[in-house]
Amino acid sequence: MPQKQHVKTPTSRRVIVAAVIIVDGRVLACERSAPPEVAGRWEFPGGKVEPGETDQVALARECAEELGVRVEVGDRVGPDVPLAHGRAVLRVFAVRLLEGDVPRALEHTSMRWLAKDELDSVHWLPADKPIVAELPALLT
Ligand SMILES: Nc1nc2c([nH]c(=O)n2[C@H]2C[C@H](O)[C@@H](COP(=O)(O)OP(=O)(O)OP(=O)(O)O)O2)c(=O)[nH]1
Repeated sequence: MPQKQHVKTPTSRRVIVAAVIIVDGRVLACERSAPPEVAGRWEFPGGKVEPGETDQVALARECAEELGVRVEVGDRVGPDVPLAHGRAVLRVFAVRLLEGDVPRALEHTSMRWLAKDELDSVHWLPADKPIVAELPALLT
């Protein structure tokens, strides 16, 4: 009788996609409203990639839900940043707003457009630090 094989289920890492949106040399930063542990911390708009979605489709959906805008998703910004003890990664993309669309804080407490010399003026989520470090080169 063949020996029973123990097949280890591959651990899938959840992907959180987020958007660097730059307009007139300023990047959009958003203040989280929930959950309580991270409320008041700042992030790039985005959220979880749902099953069957590409990163790009998920990010466009999140931008519509959170900001009420239509976008074109462009190049990656920074590295994949491990989250939740390696069970998830934060993956950030440069995103362009479609003509005429203006972001509104539909799910965040507030939003700010930060110039290069204002990047340290908000309390970023820890995982965002390596992404923020890439921004001075993009904010000219
Ligand atoms: N959107 C976003 N999430 C971030 C960033 N940095 C960071 O650590 N995170 C973390 C916070 C959360 O634990 C997780 C994103 O979860 P979320 O609650 O925004 O995702 P979601 O919109 O899909 O929410 P839900 O459906 O679970 O309510 O990633 C960032 O810059 N943007």
